Amino acid sequence: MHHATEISETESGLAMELLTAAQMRAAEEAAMSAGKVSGLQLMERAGRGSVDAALSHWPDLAEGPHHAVVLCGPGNNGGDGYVVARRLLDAGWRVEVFGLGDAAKASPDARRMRALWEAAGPVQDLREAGQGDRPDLLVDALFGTGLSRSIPQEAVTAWHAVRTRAGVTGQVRCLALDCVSGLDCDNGQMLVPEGADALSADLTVTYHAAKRGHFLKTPPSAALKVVDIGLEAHPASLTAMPRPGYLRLLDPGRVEARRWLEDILPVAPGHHKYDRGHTLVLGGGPGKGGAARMAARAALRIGAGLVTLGVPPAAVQENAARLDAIMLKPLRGAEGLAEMLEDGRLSAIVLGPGLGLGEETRQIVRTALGANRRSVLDADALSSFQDDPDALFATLHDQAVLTPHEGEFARLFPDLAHGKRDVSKVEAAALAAERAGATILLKGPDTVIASPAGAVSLNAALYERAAPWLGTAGAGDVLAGMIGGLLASGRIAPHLAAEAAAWLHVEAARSFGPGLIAEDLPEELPKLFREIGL
Ligand SMILES: NC(=O)C1=CN([C@@H]2O[C@H](COP(=O)(O)OP(=O)(O)OC[C@H]3O[C@@H](n4cnc5c(N)ncnc54)[C@H](O)[C@@H]3O)[C@@H](O)[C@H]2O)[C@@H](O)CC1
Ligand SMILES: [K+]
Repeated sequence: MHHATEISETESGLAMELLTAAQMRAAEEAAMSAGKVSGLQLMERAGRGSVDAALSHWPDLAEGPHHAVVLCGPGNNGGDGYVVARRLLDAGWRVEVFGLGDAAKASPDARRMRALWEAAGPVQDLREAGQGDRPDLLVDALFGTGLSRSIPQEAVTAWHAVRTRAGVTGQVRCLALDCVSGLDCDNGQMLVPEGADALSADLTVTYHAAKRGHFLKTPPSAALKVVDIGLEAHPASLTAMPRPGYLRLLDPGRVEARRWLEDILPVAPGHHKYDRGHTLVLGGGPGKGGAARMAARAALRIGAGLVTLGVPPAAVQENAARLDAIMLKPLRGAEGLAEMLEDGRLSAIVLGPGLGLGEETRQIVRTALGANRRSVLDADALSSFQDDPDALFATLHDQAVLTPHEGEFARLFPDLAHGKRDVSKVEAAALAAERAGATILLKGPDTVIASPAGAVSLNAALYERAAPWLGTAGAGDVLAGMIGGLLASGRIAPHLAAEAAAWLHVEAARSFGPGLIAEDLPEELPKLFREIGL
């Protein structure tokens, strides 16, 4: 499947804010009540923009008139559908329109658009949608941001019936207006009747700004385009903390990425290696050092001035044979760590990869946090506290970054874990960061980064940034090391370090391509930095 996102011109190259349905409504209402635009105009722009976006996405459909089926729902999303139907008819297409719900109950705008369509063609009963020959384009204008519960079975049945219509032509391209019907635009869940197959799309065209649900979980659409409908945009700066209550998508173009990373990466002209900081990575016993070595390598590659790997004495020999630029120190448990941290130049610590589960790890974590160092807690450093998360929260502070995957997150925050209804991944991470008093980076293709002060960002390896090969053993250890490397300089807030590392992690994977193993990630960074122009 081809995956692509395209952001409208005004927003290209900038970080975007991902809106909730309520924020989108507020943006519309603000423009309308200021008298800048009417609902009808917005709907016309949405429909027109959808047709333009679809024809530029599928140039073969722009070459001449084709055949479309448009399924229109009872709300304003259906209103957009009637505009699309009219515009395609004007372009010479054969257009069939099927309607759902009571037309009399629709909003005045949607009724008006329906009437304009009806001047040219009929609105047929949705139950008849399976009849007729196969169209080139199926337009899903059933439900948009107003969805409040599972979509009706008749909508699901009609959509599948059109897709499976018989005909000579091959593929039916599916275009979703604003979102695939059934998508909860706030949390990415698909709301369909039990047992029903969810709808999907080859392309979604959304209006003004992407919505949170477009980037959470596995998107039901292969591609996403955002079209401008003339509402006031608030481009989000990447170098500042995101506005509270908003979700920032980390999706800078190359130019913006350079400006952003110039402020964040420790390698800057005139900086001594000690200015770049010294990261300490703690490793496990004999035979358990691979994860920590990868983290250490990543910390060094991303720009820490010095990196030391601290391992139990029994593991020194094995690690010595595997390290060059990374320094090695024997370290006896929490006491040994406390002694080592008397050296104030050790500015950041990475704890967890391969460290082992249990009391010794808990003591090490407490010692590191007690010494007030910038710390990254991953893997075993998190899971060691599963029986008593509060003991961890009591020692955490705002210079710490926790990097749980969904499983580790569920152990520390069982009430916020995945699957609890109505708590989106964004809300879960934000609430967890507040509770822990530390930055939380909740991993996945939709990685959410939340600071205890309420800033939340999303790094999505979705659509054209999809990199499924990043799901490989050790990739998480590398990410922890990258964050630890960025934290060492002490120049940036932990939240910003976590964001930059998460973004670079995905970019490194995309740059390397399929076949990637975790060791490749740090080694890809120099090439990536060069490409970005750093
Ligand atoms: N408000 C505006 O000015 C604009 C709205 N736009 C479109 O309007 C959409 C939002 O419109 P609406 O708020 O009318 O909502 P929708 O069109 O998404 O549909 C919601 C309608 O269906 C009902 N409904 C909700 N869930 C249902 C269910 N499971 N089964 C049956 N009925 C259900 C609601 O009561 C409401 O009437 C956006 O997604 C976008 O497509 C665009 O035209 C841009 C301008
Ligand atoms: K839709």
